[in-house]
Amino acid sequence: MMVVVNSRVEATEGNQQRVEANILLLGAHNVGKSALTVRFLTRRFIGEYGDIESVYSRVDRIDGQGICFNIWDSQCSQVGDTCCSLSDKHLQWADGMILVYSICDRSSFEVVRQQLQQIRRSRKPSSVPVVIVGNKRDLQRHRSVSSEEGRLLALSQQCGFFEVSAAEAYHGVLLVFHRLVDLVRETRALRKTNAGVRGIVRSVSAVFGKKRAE
Ligand SMILES: Nc1nc2c(ncn2[C@@H]2O[C@H](COP(=O)(O)OP(=O)(O)OP(=O)(O)O)[C@@H](O)[C@H]2O)c(=O)[nH]1
Repeated sequence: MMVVVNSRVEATEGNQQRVEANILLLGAHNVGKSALTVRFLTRRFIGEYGDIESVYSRVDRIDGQGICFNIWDSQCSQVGDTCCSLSDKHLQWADGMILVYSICDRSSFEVVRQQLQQIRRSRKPSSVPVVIVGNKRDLQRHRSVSSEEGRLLALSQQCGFFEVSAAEAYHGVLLVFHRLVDLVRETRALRKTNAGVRGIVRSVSAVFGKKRAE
């Protein structure tokens, strides 16, 4: 099912609000972005995936709340070791991002590093939650990126981190998406609090400003 969703509106479901979360998958070619997306959407691993860039939706219930995941499985426009550049469209759309590399492909890890820099340059450091995923964990004998390297990169950039195998298991993939939605919800709550505090500061300044002027 292909649905392009631009809205961030929180729809109501019965008398409860349903949260919309726009999740963008990024990373080099062939790292398993589509495999992770299809695993999450259907619980299945089908092996070969087409090259259609789409936004897919799935509704889950987490802690009693309906969450609509809108997932954009992006296509890297350049083949090779070069960084796949992010468009403004990607950045504006996303509430959270999953940066994927293959644990057997060091150049794909470098792409994640470069994409992180692009994200951090374009938006305030904490404004968009990111989870880094080392995929193809089943291919241990071909590993060229250690778990520690992945974890350290994530720690240094305040990102979540998981190593998974889209080919072998559903549960790890589910945890990735659920963790990212938790981070999206935390970020939104923080923004609301900050906006509230800014509003109070503005009101107080306005009152005192007036008094001083009288
Ligand atoms: N062994 C193994 N193979 C995987 C895994 N995930 C994906 N693959 C394989 O890796 C290849 C690429 O997977 P895709 O999901 O198409 O990768 P992609 O990142 O979407 O690739 P692009 O669309 O080119 O950007 C396919 O042959 C998949 O079957 C995994 O966890 N383990």
